[in-house]
Amino acid sequence: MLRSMQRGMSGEFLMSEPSTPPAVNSRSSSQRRNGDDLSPSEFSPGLLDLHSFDTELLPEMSVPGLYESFNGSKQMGKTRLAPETSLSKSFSVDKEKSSSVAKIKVVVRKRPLNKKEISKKEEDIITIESHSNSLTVHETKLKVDLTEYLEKHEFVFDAVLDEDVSNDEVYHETVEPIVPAIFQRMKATCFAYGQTGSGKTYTMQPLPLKASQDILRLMHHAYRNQGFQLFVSFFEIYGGKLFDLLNERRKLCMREDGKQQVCIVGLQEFRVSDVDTIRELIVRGNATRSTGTTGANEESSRSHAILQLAIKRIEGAEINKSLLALKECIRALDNDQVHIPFRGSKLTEVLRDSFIGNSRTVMISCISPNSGSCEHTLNTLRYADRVKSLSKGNNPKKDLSSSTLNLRDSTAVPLSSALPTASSFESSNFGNANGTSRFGWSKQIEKGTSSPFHVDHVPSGREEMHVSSSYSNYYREQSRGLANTDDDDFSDNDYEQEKWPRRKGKAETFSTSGFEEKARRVDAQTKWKHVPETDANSLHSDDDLNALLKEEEELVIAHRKQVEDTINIVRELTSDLWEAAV
Ligand SMILES: Nc1ncnc2c1ncn2[C@@H]1O[C@H](COP(=O)(O)OP(=O)(O)OP(=O)(O)O)[C@@H](O)[C@H]1O
Repeated sequence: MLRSMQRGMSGEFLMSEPSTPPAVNSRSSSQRRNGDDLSPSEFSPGLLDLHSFDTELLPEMSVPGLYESFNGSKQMGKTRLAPETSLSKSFSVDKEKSSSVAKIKVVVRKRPLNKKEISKKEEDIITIESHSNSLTVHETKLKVDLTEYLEKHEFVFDAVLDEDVSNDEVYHETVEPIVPAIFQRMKATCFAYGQTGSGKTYTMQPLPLKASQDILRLMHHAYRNQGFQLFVSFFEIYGGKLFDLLNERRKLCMREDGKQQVCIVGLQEFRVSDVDTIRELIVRGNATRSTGTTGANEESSRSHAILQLAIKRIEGAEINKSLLALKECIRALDNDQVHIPFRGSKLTEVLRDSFIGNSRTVMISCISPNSGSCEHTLNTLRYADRVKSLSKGNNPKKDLSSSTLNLRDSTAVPLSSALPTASSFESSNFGNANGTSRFGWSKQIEKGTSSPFHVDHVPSGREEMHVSSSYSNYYREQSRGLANTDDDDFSDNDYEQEKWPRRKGKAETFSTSGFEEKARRVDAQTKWKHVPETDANSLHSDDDLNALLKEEEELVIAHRKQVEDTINIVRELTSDLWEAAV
């Protein structure tokens, strides 16, 4: 809804300050997309949205099925004085814990009678039993003979907070448990709902700062050295238009991309690393908010302000970009091109002097020997192999076929059909004795043997065999969902495009090159089997290599989109619940 998640690996909190929003029950998805009425379904991944809606505009409505869905919630029955999740627990939170937090948790907060109400001798009609998660509304009714009687309405929620509950306790009960979720690339949403003057602002205002504190603490401790950065943006929806509260109320445009991701064009984001800065930004943004007055609340907020806290994996993205840029530079240098794209990344800019002139460069790829590092090792070796095959010394054309074929050799062929026969092993020239092709693939393909098998061109027959069997094991593990796909290594980032198809679970999961991926997109393993040899041979030109590199970059982008899509599906499910609720 609020922002495109082109940022891929990021998690976000959206903090929305209270407003007097349009009627909830009249919303349609198209209206929401137009911007002034927002639902959790439209949030991008990793997001906490603290909204509020006035119920004055709502008719009485029942929400069949909604309450039942909470009965199974793990939060159910929990009292406010014993919050299940504390930040200390959150520090050790992992993906499972994040996902174990209830999908939707409903908390009710009662405010005390205000002076005006007391002076009018209004009665407090809400009773909450201490340590319970239920409340009773005592409604005064009139009999036909005009005598008064009380009708009791009892409600049970995930938590019920009485008037003496502090804002800190509200935070512990509501937002704190979902803070860690954004580090798992999830979105977290919290919104307040109630009539004007019921305490939405009072409840919501402290939450962003408290959440920021916890996010920063998690970033600096549990998730330190993982490249997370926190960004703040703050905008307001007023009269159906968007305004940047941190950029002189500059008008913003909301756009929807082809994937129904809503982007806010021009919204300023501030990278922050301490709570004081965030506080200043919130104060600054609040000062520029639109406010008004209602009968019930003299300081009523008349707009819908959204504070967004986004965490991103900056380093990973940067490293990924750097490695691609480095490869481009090496290729350009080796081809004696006039233009060397040093400006592609900071890394290549810094290394510029080492590359230009009469220079020699050595790249050392370090690998771990342990089986647990197998995937990382393979990724590192693949990267090294790409760089090596791009650097062909004085005779670029000579070895190009091998590099081209190397790209092909870790192909996406169904395992069953890809397994080479004994004869194909023999004929594949693994030992590379005759030097026709450094790694023998040329011969294998020329012979028309089925298969590119899953070997990552490690120049030794024994190692090739070993690696290929590792690959087979990996494949089996992957099929069983056992393979570790966490990315905590830059080489991984560089090869996310390779992991992406693997997650699809088929043999194509072994695809490593853009060339192969293209075949995959055209689909069909059968087609892949027929990837013509001429294609491989035609890659001998620089243009083709350029195209290959370009495709790799596109794959990185495509992978990110894929991750986002998955998250969006989860979000859509949440949306269904939300739609059911309203
Ligand atoms: N739990 C509470 N304890 C003490 N005072 C409260 C509490 N909740 C609200 N108030 C007070 O009630 C008044 C109205 O609250 P608030 O402005 O938060 O309402 P609102 O729902 O945001 O209203 P609007 O929709 O009109 O903006 C404020 O003066 C606030 O300080």
